[in-house]
Amino acid sequence: MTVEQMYAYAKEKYAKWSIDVEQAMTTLKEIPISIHCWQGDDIGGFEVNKSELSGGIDVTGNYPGKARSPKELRADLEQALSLIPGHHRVNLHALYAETNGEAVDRDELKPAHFKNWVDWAKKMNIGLDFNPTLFSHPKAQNGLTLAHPKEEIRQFWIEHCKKSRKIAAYFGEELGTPSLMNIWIPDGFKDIPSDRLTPRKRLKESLDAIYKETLNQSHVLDAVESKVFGIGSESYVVGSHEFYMGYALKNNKIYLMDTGHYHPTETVSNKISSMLLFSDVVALHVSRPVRWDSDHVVILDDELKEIAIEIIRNDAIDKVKIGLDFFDASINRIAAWTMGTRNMVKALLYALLMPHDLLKRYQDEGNYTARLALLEEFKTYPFGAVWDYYCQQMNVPVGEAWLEQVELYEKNELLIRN
Ligand SMILES: C[C@H](O)[C@H](O)[C@@H](O)C(=O)CO
Ligand SMILES: [Mn+2]
Repeated sequence: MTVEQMYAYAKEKYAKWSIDVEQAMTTLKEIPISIHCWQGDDIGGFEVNKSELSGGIDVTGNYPGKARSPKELRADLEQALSLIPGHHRVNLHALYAETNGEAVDRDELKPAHFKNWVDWAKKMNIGLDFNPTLFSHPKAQNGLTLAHPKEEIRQFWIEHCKKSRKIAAYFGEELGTPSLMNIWIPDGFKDIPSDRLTPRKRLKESLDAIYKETLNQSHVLDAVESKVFGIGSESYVVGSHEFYMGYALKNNKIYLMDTGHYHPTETVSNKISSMLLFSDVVALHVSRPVRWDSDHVVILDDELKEIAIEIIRNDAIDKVKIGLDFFDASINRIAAWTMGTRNMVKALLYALLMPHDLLKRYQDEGNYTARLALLEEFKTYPFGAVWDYYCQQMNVPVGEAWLEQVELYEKNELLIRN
């Protein structure tokens, strides 16, 4: 059967439940995913005085072909974007600045250092998001930055974050779409702290200083990302869930939830609805923790589908900023981007093809039998046929055909890098 025939069959099956498949695809086209640039070079960046990766995160694997320059990284991103249906965004970190061979420290970064990225984004017609980089730097070596006991160190990082807001505002202004400026810091302790309060007070004061200047929200959106533990901060993380949720809600900032940053039986899908009752916008780093915050490539698992369902059934497409955060150097990096992002889009399509009103009604009526029965039956509805048709319509490879293109790019481009 052809893609069109399979699609026609699927359309009929969904129509039985009054699900408009065409409308689902139209909606899907408008949902941007913020694709993290750092999968392409193992969070290395291109600073002149480059430091080793630090901050309690780790990239394992040594697959050949990692991007060695901004030019290569952009070419790799273009290759991945050509295999992913829809219109997406790219998320940068401060360590991807381009300084023309000059050593520019993080507290001195300027919008001009990201001009090439902006020119490229204009060419690609995509938005850019941004992150200050508070790791992989001599001033972050003991795992403390914005909560550091030394005023001088805190000031350095405060300045870096202020500069980062300006860079994000430049992205927003130039590209006509607000840039999400997300602060994540590694601060914490390996062992049991003797004072939990003071570092948190310091972090709160640092954030107040960073956000003192009001910037245009149509250019920059401020977000803060919590964490439960990292390598070397197993016992205590200053920017914990309660800390940042409290800070964001009180100060009108966006709370960013990374799916790898909670206790193993906690799920972000179960947090979105609560956050949406108290906040206009929430942000996500969709990742895949395996036993720890391992940042595996996102797969189409139950939690991914549940996150997508929460976004769709709560009418929250414009309220949830979806970003990705994984880094795997044991497989082809372009394949990692392609799979992870296609899976996020797939999960959203899956969620768009469900009878949410009916399922909500069953719940209110106490008909839990029908609720469970339908939730289960829809798992084997022919959503794959709609996905294939969507890919075809969006001029990207159908099914596993994208893999051949990645293999070709690997042969012609990646394997000649060393
Ligand atoms: C590189 C990212 O900023 C980083 O992964 C952060 O978002 C995080 O999730 C740290 O665990
Ligand atoms: Mn993250």
